[in-house]
Amino acid sequence: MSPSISSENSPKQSLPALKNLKLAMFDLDGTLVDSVPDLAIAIDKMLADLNRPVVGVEKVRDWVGNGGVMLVKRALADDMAGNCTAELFAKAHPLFMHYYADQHSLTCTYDGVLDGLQWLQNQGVKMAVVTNKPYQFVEDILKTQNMIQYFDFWIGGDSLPEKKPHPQPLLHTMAHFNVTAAQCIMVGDSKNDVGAARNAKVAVVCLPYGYNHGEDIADSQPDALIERLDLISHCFN
Ligand SMILES: O=C(O)COP(=O)(O)O
Ligand SMILES: [Mg+2]
Repeated sequence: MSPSISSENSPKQSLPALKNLKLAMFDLDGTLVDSVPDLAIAIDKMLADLNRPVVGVEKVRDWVGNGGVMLVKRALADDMAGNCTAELFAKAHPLFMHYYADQHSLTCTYDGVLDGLQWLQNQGVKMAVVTNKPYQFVEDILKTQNMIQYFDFWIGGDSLPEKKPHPQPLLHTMAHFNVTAAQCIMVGDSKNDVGAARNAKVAVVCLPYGYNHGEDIADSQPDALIERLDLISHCFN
């Protein structure tokens, strides 16, 4: 079970001083890359195969964030709760995974991302991707978006028993790099990132342009909010 997310009530915490920052953990979908057009195509192909109504990109945008399994369930139910029969899910999920595996061509990197990653690398900060996206898709996207050279490590939503907002993926990544929470930041676009960071006691920086289930990420009170990743240096003045 996921721990409760109390981001709204949690006190903000200071970001580490730049000299103490060892690791930046990045969300992928909605933070580094705009992947929803491709996810929506794969979801709609899956639905069409099952003779169910297609849902389109705007609904998928609101449903992304809790991993591929939840996205498929939400699409089948056509709502955020995602209640569907195990039998229908068992037919649908392999179809989604099959179609999405070949559907990364519309995915693009948000403005400012590569410059922000380069700036952090220049500061000697290690970087990792901590996404709820299925692990098998992560490497290809990092490669095709020309950002794989910035990352020493990545983890998917199905890599561990728990996914964000549970702290486990962050704690696992921090253990890999042998760093403490005070030496890290999480950078994300959704309340799942804020929740995971709070639960791991890591400071969190958010970008407002991604996917947050249709809600304003400012409502989750991240420790810093920047319009584009190339403004990340402003968080450390
Ligand atoms: O695939 C998802 O559900 C979201 O992935 P993210 O954690 O990179 O936003
Ligand atoms: Mg995201």
